[in-house]
Amino acid sequence: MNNQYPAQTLLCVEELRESYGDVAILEGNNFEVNRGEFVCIVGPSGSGKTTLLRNIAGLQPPTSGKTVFEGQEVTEPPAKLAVVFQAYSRSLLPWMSVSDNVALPLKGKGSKQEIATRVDQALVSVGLAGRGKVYPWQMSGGMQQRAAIARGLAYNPDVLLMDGPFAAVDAQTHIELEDLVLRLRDEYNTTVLFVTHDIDEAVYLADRVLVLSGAPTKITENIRTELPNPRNQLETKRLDRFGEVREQVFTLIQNAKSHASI
Ligand SMILES: Nc1ncnc2c1ncn2[C@@H]1O[C@H](COP(=O)(O)OP(=O)(O)OP(=O)(O)O)[C@@H](O)[C@H]1O
Repeated sequence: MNNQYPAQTLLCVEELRESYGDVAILEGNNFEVNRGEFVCIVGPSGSGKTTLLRNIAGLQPPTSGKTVFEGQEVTEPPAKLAVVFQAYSRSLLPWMSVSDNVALPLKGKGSKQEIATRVDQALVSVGLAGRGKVYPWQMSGGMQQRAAIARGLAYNPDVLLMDGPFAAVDAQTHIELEDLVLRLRDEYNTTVLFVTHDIDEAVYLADRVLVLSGAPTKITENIRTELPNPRNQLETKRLDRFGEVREQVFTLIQNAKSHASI
């Protein structure tokens, strides 16, 4: 463990840069995520959100800079870090039942009985009790995303990275999944780093919103939402503070877009 980081710092991104060939996508990104925080990174489509998350998760080495997770530099996906991707239909294995998909990361981490119990608990938590025997392709998109979240949570990660996970589902399911993630964050006591292009979603979910802008992309703003918990789709969104933060983030992104197009 590297002691230069405060105890509450779970994840620290330092001068992270990424390029594809000659094209710089991310430049000089620096931020921390503290234990127990829900941090949303919001930025326009194509701004490099997935790239940033892949760098942080150790799925893709950055051109320069680093991520330090629990005091260790990330060079491969850390055991206590889980990722939920937007494309649930590609992340769940279609030839395996939902239970077997959820059990995948638990392989070798307990007896058959212990693993079965944890899988069942995770399925109950996401509202899929009794659905373990079906196959992903027999489920709706929202249910598949619940299964992907169960798989991420089943081994009790210290941090859950989520890549625009609700962008591909209908509006009603989208709302249900937002509230599900907030509840699971408390139930599993997990830190969440969530990237999205949806400003309302970011403000509704987050303790802190980081705004990505520019090309190459950089985090330009760090806004504490200061909204009361628990959140409620109607009451929270009616608060003046919700409107203020929403407007602030919206304006920052619009300004960044207009500068980019000059
Ligand atoms: N493997 C790759 N090789 C070359 N360019 C890539 C690669 N992956 C992504 N890009 C480019 O990098 C930029 C950022 O992509 P990325 O998927 O990280 O953005 P994003 O903000 O997650 O987008 P979206 O919101 O649409 O999912 C895009 O211009 C994309 O075309």
